[in-house]
Amino acid sequence: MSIDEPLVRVEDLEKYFWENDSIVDRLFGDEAVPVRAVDGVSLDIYRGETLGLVGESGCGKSTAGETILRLQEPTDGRVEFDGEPVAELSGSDLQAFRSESQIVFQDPFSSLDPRMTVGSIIRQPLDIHGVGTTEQRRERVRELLERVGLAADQLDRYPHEFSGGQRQRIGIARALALEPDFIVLDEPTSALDVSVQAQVLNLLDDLQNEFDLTYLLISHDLSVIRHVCDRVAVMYLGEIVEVGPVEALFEDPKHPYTQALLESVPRASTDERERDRETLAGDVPSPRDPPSGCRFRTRCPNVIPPDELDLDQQAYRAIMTLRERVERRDISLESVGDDGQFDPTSGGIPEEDIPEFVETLRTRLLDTDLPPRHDRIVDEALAELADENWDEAATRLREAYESVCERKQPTLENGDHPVACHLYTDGSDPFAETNPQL
Ligand SMILES: Nc1ncnc2c1ncn2[C@@H]1O[C@H](COP(=O)(O)OP(=O)(O)OP(=O)(O)O)[C@@H](O)[C@H]1O
Repeated sequence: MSIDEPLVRVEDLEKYFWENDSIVDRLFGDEAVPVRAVDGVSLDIYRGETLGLVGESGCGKSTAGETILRLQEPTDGRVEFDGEPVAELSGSDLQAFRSESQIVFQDPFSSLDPRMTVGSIIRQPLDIHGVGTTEQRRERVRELLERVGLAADQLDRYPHEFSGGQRQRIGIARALALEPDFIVLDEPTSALDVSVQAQVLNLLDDLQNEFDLTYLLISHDLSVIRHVCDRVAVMYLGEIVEVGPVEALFEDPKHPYTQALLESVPRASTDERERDRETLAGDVPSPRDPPSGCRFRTRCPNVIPPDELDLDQQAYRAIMTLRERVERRDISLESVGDDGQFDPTSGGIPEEDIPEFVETLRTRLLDTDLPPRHDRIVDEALAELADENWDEAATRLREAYESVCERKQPTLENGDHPVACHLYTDGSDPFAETNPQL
C-alpha cells in the first residue's frame, strides 16, 4: 500500500435529499427540510488500500459511495480523483473517470434486465465506451468470466440460471471490464451465504493484488470489515466519527459509538449475548433534524456533564434522556397516574395536586435515584408540565445540565487514528474511572 497522495480525496462532502417531503409540510407550505444523508464527510483513500465504511443502516454509507463516484450529484463539498476535481470533469475526462471508477452492488441483477445474457451484461460497459471490435469485446468477456471463476462458455446464459455467489462474480466481472483503478463495493457479500461470502471476498482480494485496485468497502458487517480492510471509517448520521487502521480500530476503538458498534456484534456465549442487547440503545435520530453538537450524544453512554456536576454517568444519562423527551414533547401527559388520575391537557392540575403529579411522573420517567439537589431540579422541571409548560421545563433542565456535547460539534482532527469526540478533543475524561478503556 502506498502512502503517497491519496487516489481519492473527499472533502466536506454533502448530499441532501429534498425528495419525500411530507405531505403535511407541503400542505402548510412549510420550508422543505432535507434529509442530510451525507453531511460533511472528509476521507482519503490511498492507492491499493481497502478502506472500510461502516455504520448502522441509513447512516449514509451508500449515498456517500455513490456521491464519491458522481452517480449522485453532491450538494456541496469536493471529491478529487487522482488529483482532479470530479465535479469539474466533462467530455472525455468524465468518460475516463467513469471507466476508472466502478461500483459493485449487493445484488447487481436487481436493476438489470433479466432478458439480457450474462455476456451482454458484462460487455455493456465495453459497448458504451466503444472499446475494441465486436470480436475483441467477446474475447474480453470470456477472459473476465474465467478470471472471476466462471466458465467462458456460460456467456449466453441468463442471470436466473446462476446462484447468488455466481451472480456476484458476474457483477465483479462487469465492474472489471474497463480496467478500473477504484471500485466501490457496496455490501458485496451481504446477500450471500457465509461460505460463499468467503469465496467472493477471497476473489476480491486476489483481484486487488493482481490489478492494483483500490477499494471502498461499504458494509455493516464488522467481521467482513475486519477481515478485508486496511483502514476503517465509522459513519454515524451522515458524519464520520472515527477513522483508523483496522487493528487499531478494533483493538482500541475510541469513539463511544464505535465501541457500542463493536460491542453489538453477536457473541458466542449466552451471557455475552444478554449484555450485547444493552448496547446501542435508543432510536437513531432523524437525518432531517440531527441533534446539535455531537450527533451521537442522544444515545451516548459517555455524554460529558457540565463541570463539577456531582452525578455519576448513569444518573446523568437518565436526566439527559428525560431532557430530550421533554424537548421533543415526547411524553404523554393525557393520563398520568393510576386510571389517568392527572390530565394536564384538560385545563392543568390544581396547585395542591402538583407534588403528587410530579412524583408520579418522575417514577414513570426516571428509573434512577438522584441526589436530593437533582431531585429538586428535576421536580421543578416536571412541575412545569402540570401546565404543559414544555419550554419552561426544557429550559430548567438545560440550565442545570447542558453538555459540551450538545453545544459544540466535535471535529475529526488529522492523524493516523482521529476521532470526533469531545472526550478526546477537550483533553479530559470525566468518567475515566468508570470507563477505563477511554
Ligand atoms: N433518493 C433518496 N431520497 C430521499 N432520501 C434518501 C434517498 N436515498 C437515501 N435517502 C436517505 O438517506 C439516508 C441515508 O441512506 P443510505 O442508503 O445512504 O444509508 P446506508 O447507510 O447505506 O443504509 P443501508 O445500509 O440501509 O443501505 C437515509 O435516511 C435514507 O432514507
